[in-house]
Amino acid sequence: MKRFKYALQGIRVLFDKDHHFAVHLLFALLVAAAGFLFGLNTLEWLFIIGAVFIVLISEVVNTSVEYTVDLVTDEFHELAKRAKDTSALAVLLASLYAAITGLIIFIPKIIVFFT
Ligand SMILES: Nc1ncnc2c1ncn2[C@@H]1O[C@H](COP(=O)(O)OP(=O)(O)OP(=O)(O)O)[C@@H](O)[C@H]1O
Repeated sequence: MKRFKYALQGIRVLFDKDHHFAVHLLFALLVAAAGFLFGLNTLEWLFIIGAVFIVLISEVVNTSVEYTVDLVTDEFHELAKRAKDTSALAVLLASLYAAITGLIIFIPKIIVFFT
């Protein structure tokens, strides 16, 4: 129960301090709406849900790394830069995976829809 409470506090931090998380959530809702519109099958839903969660989790971890680095130093430090840049790369890779997954699933459906 304690962990659950702390996790909920983490959600509040993400909404208050990290606008990227809200943007990712908004995109997830849009993709879910598109999923219902195009009638995705079970396997397609599993890939979409997986992609959404990978992006959200990477954003949470990235934010956590940023807070940790900022706790350690507020001065320019090469190691702080490496930590933040590699952590940002995790979000970029997750987003790339999500984009590729979305394109593979939705593009054929969009083509069928408009032809
Ligand atoms: N203490 C530091 N030392 C060296 N470089 C830093 C330091 N803090 C930030 N940077 C550099 O600035 C970039 C942006 O850092 P920042 O903390 O603003 O994160 P961000 O990617 O803008 O995330 P957000 O917008 O969520 O705050 C980092 O990726 C890193 O390259």
